[in-house]
Order: sequence, then C-alpha cells, then structure tokens
Amino acid sequence: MPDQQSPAVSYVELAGISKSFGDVRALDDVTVTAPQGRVTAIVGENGAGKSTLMKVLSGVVTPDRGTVRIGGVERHFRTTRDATLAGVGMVYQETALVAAMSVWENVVLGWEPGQRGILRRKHARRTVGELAERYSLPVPLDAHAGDLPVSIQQQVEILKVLYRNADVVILDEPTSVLTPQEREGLFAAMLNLQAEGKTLLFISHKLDEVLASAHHVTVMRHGRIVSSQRNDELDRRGLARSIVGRDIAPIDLGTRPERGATVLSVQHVELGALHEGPGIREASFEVARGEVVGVAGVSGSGQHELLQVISGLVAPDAGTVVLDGRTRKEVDSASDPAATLPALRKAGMSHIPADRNAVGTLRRRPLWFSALVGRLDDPEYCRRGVIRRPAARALAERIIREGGVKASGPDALPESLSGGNLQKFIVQRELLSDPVLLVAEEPTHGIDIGAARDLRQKLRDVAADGGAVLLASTDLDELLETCDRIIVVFDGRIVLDADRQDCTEESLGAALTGLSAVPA
Ligand SMILES: Nc1ncnc2c1ncn2[C@@H]1O[C@H](COP(=O)(O)OP(=O)(O)OP(=O)(O)O)[C@@H](O)[C@H]1O
Repeated sequence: MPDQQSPAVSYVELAGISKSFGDVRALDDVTVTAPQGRVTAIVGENGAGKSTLMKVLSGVVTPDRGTVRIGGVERHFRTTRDATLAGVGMVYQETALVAAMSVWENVVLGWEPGQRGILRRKHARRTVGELAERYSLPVPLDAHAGDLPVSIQQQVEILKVLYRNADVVILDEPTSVLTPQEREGLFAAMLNLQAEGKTLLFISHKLDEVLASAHHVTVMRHGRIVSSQRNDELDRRGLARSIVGRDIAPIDLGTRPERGATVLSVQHVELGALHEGPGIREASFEVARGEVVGVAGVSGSGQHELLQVISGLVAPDAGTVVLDGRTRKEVDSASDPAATLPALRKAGMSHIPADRNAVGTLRRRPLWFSALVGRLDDPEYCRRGVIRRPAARALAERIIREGGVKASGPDALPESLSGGNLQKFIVQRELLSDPVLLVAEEPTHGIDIGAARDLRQKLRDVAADGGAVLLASTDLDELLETCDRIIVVFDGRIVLDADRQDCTEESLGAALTGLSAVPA
C-alpha cells in the first residue's frame, strides 16, 4: 500500500463540474481534488462519467458549469493545447502514435524545438533520450513506433506528456492493454513520476491495482461522486460495494456436464511469424460442447495468432482447424480468409475481437449498423444488398436492452458510448447469435467489475446450454474463475493444457514465462 504519511497539497481542484450531452447528464456537480506527488484513482461503473471528468481536466471537453484550478490558478481550457500549456497531459488507452515515425520524432511532434522553423534533430533526440533515462522509460529512440509492442507505445505516450512539461499526468485505464509483467513496468514508471512531484490521476476497473498504487480513491456513479477516501480507509470488498451498490456474488459454474461432442478440433497447426512474434508451432487441442477453455499467453507468445487462425482471419501454413457446429467447416492452408470467416459464422462461430476499434464497430455509423456485423447475408436483415432498417434497429434495441448497455438508442453513434458500454454492445451482439463456439478475446476489457461478473456468467451459460467457449484473457483470476480447462501458449507452442482444478496462479505463471515449457 502506498505511503500515506507525509502531508500532500491539493494541486488539481475540480469544483462543481457539470456536463450534459443532449439529455445525458454525464457529470452532475462533481468536486474532486488531487494532491501533488500522489496517485488519485477514479473508479466507477461503465458510463459513470470518469472519462468525461478527465476530458474536462485535459481540455477535450468544456464543462457547462464549474471551475478547474491547477496549482491554485483558475483555468478555462478551450482546447487540449490550453491544458498542455497549463501542465496537464493525458495518456489514453489507445495510443495515437504515427506508425512510420521514430519514437523520438513522435515524442516531439507538434512541439518541436527549433529556430526559424528548422527542427534541431540532434538536440531534440538527445532531450528525449535524457527524459527517457530520468523516468526509467527504456524506449528505443530510433525504432518506428508502429513496430513496437503496445506497452512500449504507451511509454512513448507518457514521454510525450512529460516532454510537454506536464505536472499533472492522467492515465485512462492504462493497464487494460498490458500483460501482468508489463503492468509492473508501468507501476514502476508511476512511482518515478510521483517521486518527481507529479500529480497522477488514474482511471481503472482493476481494484487490486487501485488498492496497490493509489493514495486516494474517488468513486463515481451516475455522474456524481459517491465517495472519496484514503487508501488506508478502504478494503476490496467495501470498494466493490461502493462502486456497484451491492455485493458481487461469485459466478455459478454449474455442475460440469459430461464432456460433449467435439466442437472444435485444432490439429498440427503451423504458422510462420506474422509480425515479430514466434508464429505457431505444432498446435493441437480440442474443445467439446459444454466446455469453457481459457487461452493464456504473455504478449507476443503466439496466442493471438492462434486465435486468428481459429476464427478464420488467417490461413495456417499447415494443419487443420475443424469447426463441427451447425455445419462442418474445415480451415487449412488453402482457405481464403475472406470466405472463411462468413462460413465459420454460418457454422455457428461467434467472435469477440480484442481490438474493438479496428473491427468491432463502425464508429461513424449508428449503432444499428454495427448490430449487423456478421448478419449481412441473413435475409431477415438484408435482402438483395438492401438493409432492412427496421429489423436492424430492432436488433440493436434488443442488444442494448439485453446487454445492459447505456446508450440513447439504436441511432446513437458508437463514439458517444463510454468505452465499457461499447464493449458490452459488441459482446451481447455476439452472444445473441446463439453460438455453438464463442471465441472471446479479452471480453471484459474496460468493463466494470459488476458487469464483468455478469459477462463471465453469460460465458458459462453458453457452455451450460450446450455450446463451447474459447476465452483468451491476460487476467489469470478471470481464467481461474471462469474456465474448465486452461491452455497456455509460450513461444508459439502450447506448453500447458490442464483442468482448472490442476492449475494455480503459480503453475500458470511458470508456464506463461516458459519456466515449465514442457510441450503438452
Ligand atoms: N461525446 C458524447 N456524446 C454523447 N454522450 C456522451 C459523449 N461522451 C460521453 N457520453 C455519455 O456520458 C456518460 C459518461 O461517459 P464516460 O465515458 O465519461 O463514462 P466512463 O465512466 O468513463 O465509462 P467507462 O468505464 O465505460 O469508460 C455516458 O452515458 C456516455 O454515453
């Protein structure tokens, strides 16, 4: 637990902040302070107003009412540049680096030191290098940003705000894209920032991380502050209760059904490296109806590629994947991904992608449009290339209702939904197609603790109803709570395939890092 002893001065003061979007009151008279050299966590259910509050502080959103003070000075931010000049920087979940530019160029972009418009390249590169060293953020200065793993890209984003002299650093769900090992690196960087007297604000749904790193925890619900407490006044259960307003019951695993017929058979799958990863070597396993099977692997171990092959997005170099669902569909090296995905869907596969922004929704089209993903060849929704709008809207309404999605309706734009609510929409859309096999990559990513519990229960229900689930997650607790069996991928190979009862966090941790790399 962080040290609570030394006194701290309030550096950030948000007072009486209100903000509405149309009829939605996102913030309702919110007052929050954050002391210097400390971490203040902002937690709460999806749609509670956390991101909007931080966007007010970073100049992205202008409040309808209320005042912002930084270091005792009242500020009226109209743009993010105003906030940057006042020393406030925000690091978003999704990085926005220019892939083809080097790390140091990305850091200085838009803020280049120079004379008469000429960039002093050597000077700029050296300054970024010194900053990286001072804050122990070991980024490769000359590498192209697009070639780097997400965890390093995030460090580049942190350097970007530090380069602009931020005294206040806002981190919006920074750990949700990181593996457990990478999270440790981020927490070490946060400690350095505190030691340098920065004021840190940190949005997270992961209560253990909040309790381990934050000095103060502020809970929001329905656009208001529910509580604001010091870390040493809190425990996990009480915090969970104040977030969702009730105790969270463990999920019902049910009695494990007799192992049903095989629904997915992966045999001797091989794939060369797609990017820098190891590819896949000799992967074989089966999933039966009635099972929830977890897939774990640290970033770049090949587990993501394995799921891409299984969901038909990439053809393997060798080996086969057979889905025996509503119909039988075989995928091999000759398969054309463009035709494979629709055929697998028809055979009963649903897929919740890891990257909801890239493939999950169409951000600038209304939600009812995104409801149709995977259903365009269903005559109920589309005939002779013409979308049946009333049916699509009714479908979107059903997804919103049954998924507990906070949205104004089927015409809402995806970008008007909070991150967690958009994820809930995608998950419920896939569940509604009554899958025989559900491939779910990080389905609880960005979802609050209450909704995440309900979602895990829904995965169990798919299995209880005779389907099967392949659940990829970097959260070992989630896998241990939800799965019947867990597969670990390391260096492109399946190194563990064991019943949950035979797995512990230690045994999984060893397999994940290759310490027990005995092929299963
Ligand atoms: N640009 C916008 N247009 C319309 N509504 C918006 C907009 N931005 C946010 N909202 C609404 O404001 C409310 C608060 O959203 P916000 O993103 O702040 O929630 P959050 O607490 O960060 O949620 P999550 O945990 O899911 O990220 C939600 O109901 C959301 O739909």
